Amino acid sequence: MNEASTTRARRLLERATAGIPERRDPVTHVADLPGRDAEVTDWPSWAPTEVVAALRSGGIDRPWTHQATGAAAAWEGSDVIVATGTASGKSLVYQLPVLSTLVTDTSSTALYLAPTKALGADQLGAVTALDLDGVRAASYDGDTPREERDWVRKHARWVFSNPDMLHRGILSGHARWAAFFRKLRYVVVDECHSYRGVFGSHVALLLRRLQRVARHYGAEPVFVLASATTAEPAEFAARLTGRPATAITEDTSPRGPRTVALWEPPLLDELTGENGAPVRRSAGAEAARILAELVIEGARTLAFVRSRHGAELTSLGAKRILAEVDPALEETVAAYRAGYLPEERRRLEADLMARRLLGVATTNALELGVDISGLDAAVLAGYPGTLASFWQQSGRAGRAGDDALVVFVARDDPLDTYLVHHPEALLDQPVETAVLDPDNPYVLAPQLACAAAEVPLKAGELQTFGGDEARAVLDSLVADGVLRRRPSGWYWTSRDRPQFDVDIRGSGGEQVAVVEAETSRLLGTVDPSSACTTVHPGAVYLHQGSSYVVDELDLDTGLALVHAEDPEWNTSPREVIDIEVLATQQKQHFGGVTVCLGDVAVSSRVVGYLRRLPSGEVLDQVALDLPEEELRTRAVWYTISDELFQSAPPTASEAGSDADGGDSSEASAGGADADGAGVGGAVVEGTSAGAAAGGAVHVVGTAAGDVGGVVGTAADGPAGEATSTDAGGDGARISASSGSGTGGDGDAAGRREAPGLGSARLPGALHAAEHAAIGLLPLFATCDRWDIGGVSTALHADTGEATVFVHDGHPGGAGFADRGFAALVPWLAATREAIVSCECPAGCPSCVQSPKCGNGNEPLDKAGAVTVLDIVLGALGRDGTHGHEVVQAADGAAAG
Ligand SMILES: Nc1ncnc2c1ncn2[C@@H]1O[C@H](COP(=O)(O)OP(=O)(O)OP(=O)(O)O)[C@@H](O)[C@H]1O
Repeated sequence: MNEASTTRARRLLERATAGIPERRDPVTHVADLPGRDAEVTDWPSWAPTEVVAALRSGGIDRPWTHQATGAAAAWEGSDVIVATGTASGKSLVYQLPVLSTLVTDTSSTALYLAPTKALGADQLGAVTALDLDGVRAASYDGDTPREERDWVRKHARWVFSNPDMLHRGILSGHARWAAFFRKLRYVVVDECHSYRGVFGSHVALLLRRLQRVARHYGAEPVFVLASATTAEPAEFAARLTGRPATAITEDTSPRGPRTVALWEPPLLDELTGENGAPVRRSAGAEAARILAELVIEGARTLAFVRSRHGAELTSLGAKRILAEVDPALEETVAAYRAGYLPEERRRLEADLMARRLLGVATTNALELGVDISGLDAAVLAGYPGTLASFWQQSGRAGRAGDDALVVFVARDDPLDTYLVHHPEALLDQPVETAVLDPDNPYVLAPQLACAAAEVPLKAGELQTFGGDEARAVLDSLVADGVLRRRPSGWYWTSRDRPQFDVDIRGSGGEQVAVVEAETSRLLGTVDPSSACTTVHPGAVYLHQGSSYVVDELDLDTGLALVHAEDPEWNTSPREVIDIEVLATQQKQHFGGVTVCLGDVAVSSRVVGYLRRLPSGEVLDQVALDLPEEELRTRAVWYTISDELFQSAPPTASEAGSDADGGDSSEASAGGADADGAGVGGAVVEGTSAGAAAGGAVHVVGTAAGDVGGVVGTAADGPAGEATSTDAGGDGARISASSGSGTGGDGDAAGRREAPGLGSARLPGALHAAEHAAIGLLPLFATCDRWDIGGVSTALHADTGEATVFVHDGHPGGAGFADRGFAALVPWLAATREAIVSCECPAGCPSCVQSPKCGNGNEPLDKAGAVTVLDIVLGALGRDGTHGHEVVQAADGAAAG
């Protein structure tokens, strides 16, 4: 390690913490990561001289060893995935074989795919700048003018596009691309780690469709995939393309040493949040301050902020601080985000590289692909969601021979809290592999329809599409009249192209348009699955700072009509929710704890909304009559038996007081108050897809745009009639009573008497454990907390026990619940740790409060959550008491 330069990064850190009293020191950990020298090699003999000359004049004197190895494998015809760090020269790994081929075989073609248009444009720019004769690189995306598209189809040899355009614009009309496909030699899939979840599943099947169409024209292109560092890259590539690939993981590019500091903003004395919870300084405000301090030191710094608005605010915050120190410095800070014009972004990039700018606050727009590196510092305001992104963003700082500082600032969120207190989870873990599930029937069905419409499907091809699963899906497509089965294969029956109706980004069908009735102006669109919660009649809808009220929602035509109005209240919908276990595929017994993985149906119906003043006071409740919506998806759940609650070891309550900081009476009182006497709780969390869920029958309140969970009475059977109950200070709450089955939950809940966790506290304890578990799952499955939802209930009709569900937010699931099941012990252990690491007395956003809980985060029992998790982890950890069943239950069979 370079002592002198490490001192420089440490000096920058000292500057950032200057003036903060020691007792409020926000730095929880500092690590020094060593640097590395480059390993270079000669240009391969197969590379044509003009290609080498062009690359040399572009600044690459000789390839780094891993670049040469990857390029050679692709040149020799192997699929390759290069999964190395930020700015490790991944582009050369595909540029070298592709350009060499295009130059030597003048009829050959290549396709480049990027997850975003901006990245595609950047990479096209880099290739065009090489100015090689005859390469004819051109983009074909949504921005390509109609009149140019014809030229691209006929003449371009290297087409730069994206999965959306490949799906709708290229494969759907492949006959017009026949000449291009016939000679297709390479397909480049850049930043392929971003293909995860439902989008990733679609892209995986799309790439199989691409291979079929190429094969139809006699071509077998080689795939070159570029990824941020990821665990198991070869396996991931195989899942994404369906073919084996050589993985290049050894990074031989040079890298300077880095100092990484983990930073937890202090709790504010003067402010309290929801339910009086303590509030921390926001990560964005903290990042603005750190950015300003580093700019004063002359350090070129990028601050990554999660939202576009946040990037603007952080830049403004830093400017404001700098204006007081030295007005000249104010001009050296700017914001950067997608949505700026390309020229504007190019100018900002150039200004940063030329030191005209010193500090830039950015969204992840500067994470992918953009050629910015060698900065002095990177500030990450909030965990970017995956370790791959964490390293990608922090990799923008540091260059060979010089050291750099990386500061990770935790947001008010359980995952961030966990990470700043567990540096090993951030700094010593292999990067996670992206989760995707190409066998998801909800993805397979539309993809197979598209494939059959492109070229009739033959039985021999089914293996690439998942074998038996594909056959079952095809059978149902035939039964529905979508496809026709003939001896030679499966045929698309209609004249229309299915591609236009298949949304590969997984937003769930046609968007609902939000239109201002008077002017017919389109204000925006809303996911169909969240339309009932966000644009129901009477909802206050915010659009770019202006307020509108919804007059009418027509789900059939996909239209919400609004008028401009800025009432003094906001609205929060109330939903009746039901979650039903459809099939249990995996079930493990650990004493009184049972852990399951399976299929669930989450049904929800918005039954009304509350009008609330900013103070929280509820004006009234308005009833609504909207249709029920159902989400069939995957869930992982655990149940705890009554006996276990009764016989739980004393460690549970000890741990409770540990978390509670000796203030357990407050937490306990909060739980009891919130729950009301004798009411067993079922609490639900929503997902971005609008799929909130509840155990049996519940009520969910959501703020506009958010979906969340509320307490209700768990009951069996279908949703009964909604009735209003007084929730004591929390405004109206609706509960629905059972139509049939095990009867009301109050009695059942009343039976539960855990040590230190009476029946009144149980719902709040389960609810808090569920919130924190949702917050921590992204550490184990590459998802966002908005991709998943949850339900907790003191008694679930299907399991007959206290149950916590965490479910995927997309139809058919995206693999997240499966990941949670596979990593249950570390996941729940991390969840417990996140709760106890937070010093707040009774729950705050850093531990058990959820940003999307529509019930105002009540009831929540922080200490109780630790008790619940101790009971579960204790049972899971005890040897010899567990049994494992793989249950292939038929649909409709309930678990438990
Ligand atoms: N062998 C080399 N020698 C010197 N510079 C190189 C070499 N290979 C690539 N570079 C330079 O390194 C920078 C990063 O390269 P590139 O953008 O290909 O990296 P990357 O791994 O794709 O980055 P990202 O992580 O942003 O996707 C570019 O400026 C490029 O010109």
